[in-house]
Amino acid sequence: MLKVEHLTKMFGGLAAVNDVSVEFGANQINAIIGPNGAGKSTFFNLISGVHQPTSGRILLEGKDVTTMRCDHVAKLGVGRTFQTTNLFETATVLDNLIVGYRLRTNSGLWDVLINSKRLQAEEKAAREKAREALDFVGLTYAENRYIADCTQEERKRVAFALALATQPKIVLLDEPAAGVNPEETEGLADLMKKMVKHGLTVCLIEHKMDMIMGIADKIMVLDHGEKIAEGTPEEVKNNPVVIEAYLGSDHDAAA
Ligand SMILES: Nc1ncnc2c1ncn2[C@@H]1O[C@H](COP(=O)(O)OP(=O)(O)OP(=O)(O)O)[C@@H](O)[C@H]1O
Repeated sequence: MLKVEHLTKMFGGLAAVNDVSVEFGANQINAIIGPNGAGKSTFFNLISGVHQPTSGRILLEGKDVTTMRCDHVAKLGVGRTFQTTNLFETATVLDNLIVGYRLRTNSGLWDVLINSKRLQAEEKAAREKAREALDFVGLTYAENRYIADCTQEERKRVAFALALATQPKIVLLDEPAAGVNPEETEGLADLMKKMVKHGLTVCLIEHKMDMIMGIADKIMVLDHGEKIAEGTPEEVKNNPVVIEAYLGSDHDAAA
């Protein structure tokens, strides 16, 4: 599904991602873990086209997307959660989603000025799709709630729903369970499993080891920009190099 070959990103003299090769299979939950500063976010930014790699290749279903801009990559099926802090606090859950879905419409200024049939049809479709996404993430009950009044978990679910707006094949989730309690974490894990059941491939960065070990099909471990291990949760858990990387850093692996 997603194949990365010898991917490197230099920031000045620092290799944030250093010669990483990995393959993530379709319809699976893939996790990226590693101590702070390991290069996880940079890796996501490279795959989603936010950053251009210094060298290496990124193949999405066999298609070379290495130098594509993020809007092109999104169109080809790479969705991504936005920081939940990017939500409009004084708008409702549904309106936040409608804005996200409206970005994918074709109407221009002229359509708005004359309130064209195309605009009306697209508005209706955006509303319907937003409601479908809300239903999918289990937030229908909160559609009229202001974001400012939402719990952290509800905000996470809104972010998930927004990531679905591009009709992705693979979704990149950056710390989807950060700041939520254990019970809510379980709910978000179930939602990721549901995404996979519906044909999506999930790739997440997460510090919560219990969650990762429980749901990931495959884990890649980064440290100082390099891939130091990959495998099933069981393989990774027992890998001495991984244990050393965590014990040797100030990162709390059990967080
Ligand atoms: N735009 C940038 N310019 C310069 N250096 C950067 C930039 N983005 C990241 N870095 C550096 O690259 C390294 C990897 O950072 P990155 O944010 O990818 O790590 P991370 O594993 O996501 O960390 P965390 O778990 O703390 O989010 C760090 O040393 C960071 O300071």
